[in-house]
Amino acid sequence: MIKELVSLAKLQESDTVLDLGAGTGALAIPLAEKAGKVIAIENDPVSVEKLKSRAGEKANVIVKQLDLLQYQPPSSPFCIVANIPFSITTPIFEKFLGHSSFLERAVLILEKGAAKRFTSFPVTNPQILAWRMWYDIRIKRTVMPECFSPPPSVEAAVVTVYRRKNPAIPSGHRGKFKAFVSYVLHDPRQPFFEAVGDIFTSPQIAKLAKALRMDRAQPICSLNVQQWEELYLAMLQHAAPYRWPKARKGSSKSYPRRKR
Ligand SMILES: C[S@@+](CC[C@H](N)C(=O)[O-])C[C@H]1O[C@@H](n2cnc3c(N)ncnc32)[C@H](O)[C@@H]1O
Repeated sequence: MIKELVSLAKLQESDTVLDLGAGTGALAIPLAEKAGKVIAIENDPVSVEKLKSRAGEKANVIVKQLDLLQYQPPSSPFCIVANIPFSITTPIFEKFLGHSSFLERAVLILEKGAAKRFTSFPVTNPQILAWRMWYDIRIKRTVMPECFSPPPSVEAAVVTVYRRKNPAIPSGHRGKFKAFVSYVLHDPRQPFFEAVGDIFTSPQIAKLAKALRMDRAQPICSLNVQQWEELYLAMLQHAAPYRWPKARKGSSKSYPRRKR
């Protein structure tokens, strides 16, 4: 499986690769054979000692003993190949995919349930939708618990993440886009015309439904990535700015909706 992960990452000598939760180096060491630089992050001091001694003279392995959620990612393009700690899967995705980052691609082992939630359609979760606007996330295959030692209690999956080549929305708009989808997707089964009713006028909604090749009564969550791009860009171009949903601090807070 380690060979498979390394090969899926298609690493070259010019690549910097992060191993998040590197343990004693089961992945970090083989990664160092392919990539120019491996940054192995692990917070357990006992594992870090073993990892450092395995890395030995390998000058291209940099071991960092810290909480990976506190790590400041590189400010130039990088990859991730990792068997991540399942308990912090969502915070890891938010840290590396949710903000404007230099992540180019990733090959990850995830808990299978999370892998399914992150890749399924329709997308009803604004946070996952925001990741998928800039990254193509796919399940490669399921990994049975027996493949690990010790075996985890749940099935896992190999997942690939590729930065989308030409996203229509500039990366700097992530915050504004997240505010927009959090507002519009607050009830994912709501008909399109109602979900966007506070942002666009009725004639604009009729035009938009035609441009997006959809029925105005279709649930808002049935939009695909391209339709979300078109809808967001239409808001910037045609909707009055006072109608744009505003970014709020603390993503758990619900977005107040206008009275109808
Ligand atoms: C699933 S194991 C993977 C170990 C190794 N990469 C492998 O494939 O054998 C996850 C590792 O993440 C480490 N870990 C858990 N939470 C962490 C955190 N917040 N920051 C850094 N490492 C963490 C654990 O100590 C453990 O070594």
